[in-house]
Formats: sequence, C-alpha cells, structure tokens
Amino acid sequence: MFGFKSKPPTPPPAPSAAEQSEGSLSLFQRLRAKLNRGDSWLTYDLANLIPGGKIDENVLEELEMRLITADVGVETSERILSALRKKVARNELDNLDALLEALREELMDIVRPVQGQMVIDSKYIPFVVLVVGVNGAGKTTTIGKLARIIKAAEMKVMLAAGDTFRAAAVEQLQVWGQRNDVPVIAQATGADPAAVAFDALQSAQARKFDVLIVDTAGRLHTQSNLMDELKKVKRVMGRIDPDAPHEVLLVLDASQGQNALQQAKLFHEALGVTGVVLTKLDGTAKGGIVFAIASELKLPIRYLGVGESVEDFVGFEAAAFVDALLKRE
Ligand SMILES: Nc1nc2c(ncn2[C@@H]2O[C@H](COP(=O)(O)OP(=O)(O)OP(=O)(O)O)[C@@H](O)[C@H]2O)c(=O)[nH]1
Repeated sequence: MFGFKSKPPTPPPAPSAAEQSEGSLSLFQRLRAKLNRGDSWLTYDLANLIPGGKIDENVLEELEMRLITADVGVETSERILSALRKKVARNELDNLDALLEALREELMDIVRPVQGQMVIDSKYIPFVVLVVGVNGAGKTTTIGKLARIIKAAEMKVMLAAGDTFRAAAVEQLQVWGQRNDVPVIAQATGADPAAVAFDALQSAQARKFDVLIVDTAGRLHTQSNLMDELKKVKRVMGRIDPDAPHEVLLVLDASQGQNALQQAKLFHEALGVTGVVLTKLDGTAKGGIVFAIASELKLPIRYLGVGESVEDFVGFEAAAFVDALLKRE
C-alpha cells in the first residue's frame, strides 16, 4: 500500500490482518462489492439500450449523461464521449462489448497516470504526513487506518492532534492511537495547531520515529483563516526539517461530488497537495469524482476509503477501480 525509498528500515509490509481474514478476495472483488453498493452506475442495463445491438447516438448520449451524473464532470465526460464518437464514426464499435472496452480504455487513460503509492522515504526521520480536508471528510478515520498499515510494516508511527478546534477530534484521534497502540501528541483545546505540530515533530525526531501523521482542523475551506492556519503548520514544521511535510494528504468525501473537486482545487492552491484519499466510496458516491480529480488536477490518488472500519481502506489501483465500476473481471 505504500513504498519505501532509500534503505528500507524493514521489509515491505506484510498483508494486514484484515487482508488475511478476507482470504483470497482480490482488490477488484472487494471494490466491486463496496462501490455504489454493488450496482454499476455506468453500465447498468446499458444492454437494454441497444435493442438491435447497434451503438447509436442515443446510447452515447445516455452514457454521457451517466458519466456526468456520476460526478465525472462535464468537461471530462465530453472528452471521453468525443473519443468514443470518433470510433463509432469509424465503425470500430458495433456492439456493447466493443463499446465497454473502448470506454475502459478511455477511463484507464485518465486514471493510470494518477496511480502512485505513497513512498515513505527513510532518509527522513520522521517522514511527515500532513492530513488536510474539510470537516467530516474522514481525516481522523483515514489517519487511524493509515497508522495501522504503517505499524503492520513494523515502522514506528506517531500521531499529532492538530485539530485543536474541536475537543472531540482530539479524543477521536486518541481512541485510534490506543486501538493501534501508537502515541498521540495533543494539547488543550484551542492550542495553536502549529505548536502541536512543532512539538510532535521535535518529539518524533528525538525518539527516532519513522512516520509522524499530523491531523488538522477542517472548518469550511471558504474561511481563509483555515488555509492560513494550515500554511502556518506547514511553515513551522519546515523550521525543523525544511522538506517537511513530505506528504500533504488531502482527504475528500467522494459523496460530495463536484464540491469535492472544488475543495481539492483550493487546498492544492494553498498547500501543494501531494496525494489524495477519497473516502465513503461505499455509500451513495458514484465514484466518478475519481476521474474528475485525475483529469483536472492530475494529483496522485493514494487510497480509497470504502467503509468505517480499519480494513475498509485500499491502495488505489487504476485497473481494479475501473474494472470494478464496469463490472469486469
Ligand atoms: N461509510 C464510510 N464512512 C466513513 C469513511 N471514512 C470515514 N467515515 C465516517 O465519516 C465520519 C467522519 O469521519 P472523521 O474521520 O471523523 O472525519 P474528519 O475529517 O476527521 O472530521 P472532523 O474531525 O470533523 O474534521 C465518521 O462517522 C467516519 O466513521 C468511509 O470510507 N466510508
């Protein structure tokens, strides 16, 4: 689920307990079972639209509408359809299978470049991950899940409770810390989040931790003070290690659709996001936002959250994701 750079401190991660307990279920099968509750939004009953087996403009329009309503975005959907229309005009797509194969290729072209695991570079002691995103996107849950897989790889991980705005957020992080048996650095509610991050980084450095994950507040992105606060957290950590944070992980709730894309733009402009986690893909989210983020922002997509429990967390793999959407093995 993540890679190593320089000399790895430990061998690559063993399969997690959850992965083991899920036996031989492939990533495709796990995604397939979770995504949009198992119904493919994209190809569901598309066959019924092709009574004579002929791909015509009606089918293409229906497909375009599905892409748009599935949060792929107008621009990206139009681009996909324009490529498909050209193939139809050249008589290259004359049945449903050919159409689905061409659609798969178009979708793969969009997400293949953004598949990239988080590389924990061991030249940094610690490797610092700053986790950002709006309220309720799933930051704390993601941190808990991430801490667990890093720990399973036998690395020492510490958490910093940088969301000092809400007392419950600190408590929630502490619960995840206890569950994973990892230390959590916290201060009183209302403390300066930059001070929490600074202290945590100093402590993680002194105690030679491999990874420090910093939680942050997520009040609405339209409040410019949030971005100023996050920039300060970043800057202050840079005083200890000029390269820190080494990963700025943006957590987005996939069920927020195009709004998530807007958030991503703002966070990226302010902080220079280096990786994205899309959560709640198990709910009503249609998954199309993955393509919108990939095509418009070209940011690496690191992980997908497909449920509330620790094992509902998968590394992003382009082919498994596209095939799960298209219901193809
Ligand atoms: N269904 C589902 N729920 C999720 C997922 N990830 C997180 N959640 C739930 O979403 C809610 C918000 O998650 P948090 O981790 O508290 O979100 P946060 O971004 O830390 O929120 P604040 O602390 O309010 O800033 C919780 O009820 C989580 O259990 C996911 O992948 N799927």
